[in-house]
Amino acid sequence: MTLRAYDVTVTLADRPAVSTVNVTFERGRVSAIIGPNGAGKSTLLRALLGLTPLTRGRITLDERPLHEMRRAERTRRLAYLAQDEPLPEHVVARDVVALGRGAHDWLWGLLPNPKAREADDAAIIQAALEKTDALSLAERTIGTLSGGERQRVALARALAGQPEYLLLDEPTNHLDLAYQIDLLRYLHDEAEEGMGVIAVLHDLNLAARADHLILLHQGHVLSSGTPATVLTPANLRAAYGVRATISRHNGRLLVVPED
Ligand SMILES: Nc1ncnc2c1ncn2[C@@H]1O[C@H](COP(=O)(O)OP(=O)(O)OP(=O)(O)O)[C@@H](O)[C@H]1O
Repeated sequence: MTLRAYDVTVTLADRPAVSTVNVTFERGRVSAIIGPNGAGKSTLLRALLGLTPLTRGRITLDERPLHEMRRAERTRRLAYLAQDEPLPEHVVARDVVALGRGAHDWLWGLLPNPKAREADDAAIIQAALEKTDALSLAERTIGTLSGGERQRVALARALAGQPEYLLLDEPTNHLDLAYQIDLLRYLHDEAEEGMGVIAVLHDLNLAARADHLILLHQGHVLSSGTPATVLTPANLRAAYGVRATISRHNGRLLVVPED
């Protein structure tokens, strides 16, 4: 049960955005991809989804090359929450979340799936809205929601698809402090139920709550492993050019940049 990048290089505009990356993402674990601006985080995430052609290497899902899978299978198994995910403005939140069931309700994106049941869908949609604390928003149109509220609806839509992996690009954008913490807690709950979670995160103190970190620098993996292995002063200096002290507070790692 793994999503794996073998020796992956992605070249954009003649420059390697991601270079010879080897990394394994297990299900049942929250992984965070961190690194400075332009390090290749979003590019790696999109490559893992099969959205960006590889210059070299391959991506496999349970040892099957991603490029051999139909698009419908990929999108059912791997959900993507992009930065500022576009949502239809005039549609109510519940119907937007229902769109997340699309891959289950249609076969190859073309034919109605005879196994799909409306009652099951309704319960799954309801659960996704509850988990993301978006139930009170369910009957409101997207155009009336704040940035953080939209983000929660977008997350509920991704969850409604019951993917094996959830890949999120800076999901805490727009979220207030309480929801950022809630999001991480919630992603851990999903991982405990067997989902693989991969999130691009900028906030290192939030990333410290992940199970597994991948620190990218100039397209390369500078360090990977547990937060305690990756979040070291030497690694942060090398990646961000910043001196930082790492301490523990209530058992959690705390990264404080020095002036
Ligand atoms: N469409 C594109 N065409 C050309 N170069 C690109 C393109 N998209 C990204 N790049 C370049 O690839 C590199 C990696 O970009 P990427 O968006 O993956 O970085 P990132 O780590 O996600 O950055 P950020 O933290 O700023 O979002 C950067 O140098 C960027 O300028």
